[in-house]
Amino acid sequence: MIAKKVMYSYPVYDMIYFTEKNNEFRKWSRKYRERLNDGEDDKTLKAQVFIYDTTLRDGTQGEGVSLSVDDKLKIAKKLDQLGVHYIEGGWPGSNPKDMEFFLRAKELNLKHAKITAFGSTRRFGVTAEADANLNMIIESEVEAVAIFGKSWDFHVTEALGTTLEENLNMIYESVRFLKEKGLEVIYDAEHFFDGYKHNTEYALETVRRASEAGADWIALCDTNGGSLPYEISEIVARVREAVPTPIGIHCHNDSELAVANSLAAVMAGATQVQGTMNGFGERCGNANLISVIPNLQLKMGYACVPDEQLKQLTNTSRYVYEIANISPPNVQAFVGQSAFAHKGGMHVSAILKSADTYEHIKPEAVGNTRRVLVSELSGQSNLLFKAQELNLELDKNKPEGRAIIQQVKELEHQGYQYEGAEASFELLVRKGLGDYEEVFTVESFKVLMEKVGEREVMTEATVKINVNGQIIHTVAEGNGPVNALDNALRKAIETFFPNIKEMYLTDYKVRVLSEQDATASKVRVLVESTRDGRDSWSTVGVSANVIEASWEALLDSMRYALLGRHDEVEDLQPEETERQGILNH
Ligand SMILES: CC(=O)SCCNC(=O)CCNC(=O)[C@H](O)C(C)(C)COP(=O)(O)OP(=O)(O)OC[C@H]1O[C@@H](n2cnc3c(N)ncnc32)[C@H](O)[C@@H]1OP(=O)(O)O
Ligand SMILES: CC(=O)C(=O)O
Repeated sequence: MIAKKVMYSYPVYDMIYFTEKNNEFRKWSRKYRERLNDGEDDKTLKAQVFIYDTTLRDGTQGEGVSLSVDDKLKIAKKLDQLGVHYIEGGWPGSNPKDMEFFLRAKELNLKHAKITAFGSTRRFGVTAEADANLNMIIESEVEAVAIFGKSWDFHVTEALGTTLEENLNMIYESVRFLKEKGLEVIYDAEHFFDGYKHNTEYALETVRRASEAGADWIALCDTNGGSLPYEISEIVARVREAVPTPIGIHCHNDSELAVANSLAAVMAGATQVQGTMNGFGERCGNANLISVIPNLQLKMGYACVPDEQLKQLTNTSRYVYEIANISPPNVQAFVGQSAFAHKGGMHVSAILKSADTYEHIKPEAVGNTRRVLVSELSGQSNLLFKAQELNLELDKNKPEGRAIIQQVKELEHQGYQYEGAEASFELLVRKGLGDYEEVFTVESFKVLMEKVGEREVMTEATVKINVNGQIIHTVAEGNGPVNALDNALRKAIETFFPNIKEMYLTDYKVRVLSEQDATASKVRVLVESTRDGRDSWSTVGVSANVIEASWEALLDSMRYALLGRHDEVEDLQPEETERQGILNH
């Protein structure tokens, strides 16, 4: 059992350093680095940690993650642009899709990363030369390979069903075979930390054999994800003493510690970190490189990817979610929408003075942006920040600002929520500051629904609006009441603003606000609209009547789309109203 003590200061061994001066790696000792850093020579020198991405292999072992060959190729290209050093593309011996990936990946012309194939040591009882999996790795024509072997005696006897000696031979002969074929070999020591805790000498012997066979890296795997940072630090340091080969770390997140464990391993001398984009991976996932990289680079002073490319981190994370068809969690560290979103009035007041008061790094360093949310927890500072964003003039000492914040608090008390409805908030601020002119006002609306026998329900909406003194009265059908209202409102507005046709709804959410009132409950409707599929805006409506709440959100959406276009309204010609079938009273 490992002693429970925290060890913070490990020596940094001879390792590779990166210097921006010549944009190159150099192998230097710690002593030399210190001399350089103290002295006049090269201030850009940083210890290099090599980033090994296994999104396309271990990432796809995560539940719900499935990537086509084209998806994998796109992600590989993106990872190369981010600046990772290795991209593990899959397991050629597993399925034809992975083999196709390797053959097509050669056409990607990657600038920076090496594509690596994955596999296991040879099966027991066959030679490495005759092993089908090892031969398929050769057929995949990669220049680097990761093979995993067993470090835990229990796994050797239980899972493999062979002897401890035969497992050592399997490791040695498999690594040797691949080295003789001219490949860079990363030996993944599966279950290394568990193996070390149960039979230290055997676990160390497995990695010694890999090292003797010529492995270029030994990646220690916390396969079951159960280790703690102090255990990782101590064991990595012991392995560094046992073998001369550079060490990598491969952590799983079953204890929510994969990132912390990877950092602990680097502190103890590991110079390669394996992980995945967004932490995808088997069970609870792998070490999330999206968090590992900025922690190492921005806080611990290591070089992982060039600083300029670190700004691609947010974009890369979202790209991978998009390709995998998974919604990004807002709260994801560093890259999530909420990672630099400030809500509490006290926080916003402080960040306006200095962003460092409530931010651990500069959002731009990882390509993210600062946001300020408006809600009942806001103070004047939130409003001031939003006004600046909207290019609106607001004096903190004038009463309008206080009145707007008061109104937000009262409306939120009634059930509105402005945090997710920024367009409704903007309209409210503009109205409060006298910077808003109505393009249209609503005279009335009506919805009729009729179900006759087995026929489909018929829904029809009638809308009467006033545009610059002209009453427009339209009727439209829809597949439901909200759709019919939307169609009737557009029909009326289109008369004056034909390009409003390009606007469409992308999301519609209803939330019951007081469940105990059952069907008499108030509801909040959030509507998201867009014009070009890229820029979108959200609006809110609240009422005990779901149709009225939806109507309110629809109106705000339309008003937002028409902001600043009041002056374009022209008087309608009678033939125009007739042509469009509009009743003009
Ligand atoms: C820790 C990790 O994440 S390792 C990666 C795990 N990923 C995957 O398994 C995904 C890809 N896997 C596959 O496509 C398949 O499992 C294959 C093609 C590799 C193998 O399929 P099969 O030949 O049908 O074997 P199956 O999957 O049932 O069992 C695995 C076999 O590999 C053996 N094995 C496991 N680890 C090793 C190892 N390090 N070295 C050699 N053999 C190993 C097992 O003993 C078992 O052999 P057995 O059937 O004689 O008991
Ligand atoms: C090799 C690997 O994926 C693991 O041990 O978790």
